[in-house]
Amino acid sequence: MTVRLGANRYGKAETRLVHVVRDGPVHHLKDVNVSISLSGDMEAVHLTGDNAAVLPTDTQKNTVYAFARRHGVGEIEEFALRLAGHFTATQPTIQHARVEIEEYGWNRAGPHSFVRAGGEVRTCVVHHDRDGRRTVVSGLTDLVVLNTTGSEFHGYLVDEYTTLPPATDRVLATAVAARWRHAGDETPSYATSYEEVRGALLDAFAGTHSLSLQQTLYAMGERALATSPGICEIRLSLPNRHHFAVDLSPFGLDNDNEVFYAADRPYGLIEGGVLREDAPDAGFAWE
Ligand SMILES: O=c1[nH]c(=O)c2[nH]c(=O)[nH]c2[nH]1
Repeated sequence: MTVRLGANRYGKAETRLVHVVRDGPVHHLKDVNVSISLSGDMEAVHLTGDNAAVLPTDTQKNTVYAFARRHGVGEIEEFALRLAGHFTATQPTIQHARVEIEEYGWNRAGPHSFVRAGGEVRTCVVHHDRDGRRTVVSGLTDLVVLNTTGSEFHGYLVDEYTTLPPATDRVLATAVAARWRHAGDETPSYATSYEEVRGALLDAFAGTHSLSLQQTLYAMGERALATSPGICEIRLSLPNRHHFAVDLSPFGLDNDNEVFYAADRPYGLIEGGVLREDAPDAGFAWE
């Protein structure tokens, strides 16, 4: 049987790049997902394992980060063209580059605070038993927020397995999942309390100088209870979406908290509740 190599391409898929442009105290954010596919003289690598024509996918990922540092991101079409042109211009074995970029929108919530555009889900769980007892828990999930500064984490326990460096200025990002329990027998305006709680959560996230996500969680819960008198308890689940500064020194570039690798897992998961001292018994509300 005679066979031959068919169409092929290879590259680094879904390089997640978050680029912060610091314009004095006002910061600008670009959040993109870059997928590169290169093709060209790839007979040898497939047929004999000779890698001489192969630009490693790891290099392709590094190029994305280095280009962000060197040229900025700008319009995603321009960034993609710059990357694709680079690979075909500099590597004779690469005849074709396909670069696909997704951009995730962020709306401004403060000079250095952003709310991910869209994606947020409003939720509720109600119980109503035969005796007429009712509980209402409202909530939201996937409210993705990020602070480009105003977050520290240090002073934690250290043992023989601790490698985390103390941070005095880090990116703090999370996808807020919150549920809150309505108190009292009167039917509130759920629309109003939703807007109140959502606004309070965002204000507290943006406005708290954070020494830990735990501290931010408490501040968010406290603000929600202070802002929306009809609720008596709030439970928050905050995944810590870690952003690690990329080491660009191999490319002769510095990185003063500008180019980050947005890790998706593993992530810290910070969960907790805040409730009024006089909150009535929850009964089956959380079941
Ligand atoms: O805000 C944080 N809380 C933690 O408990 C923790 N643990 C960790 O590694 N990083 C962080 N950040």
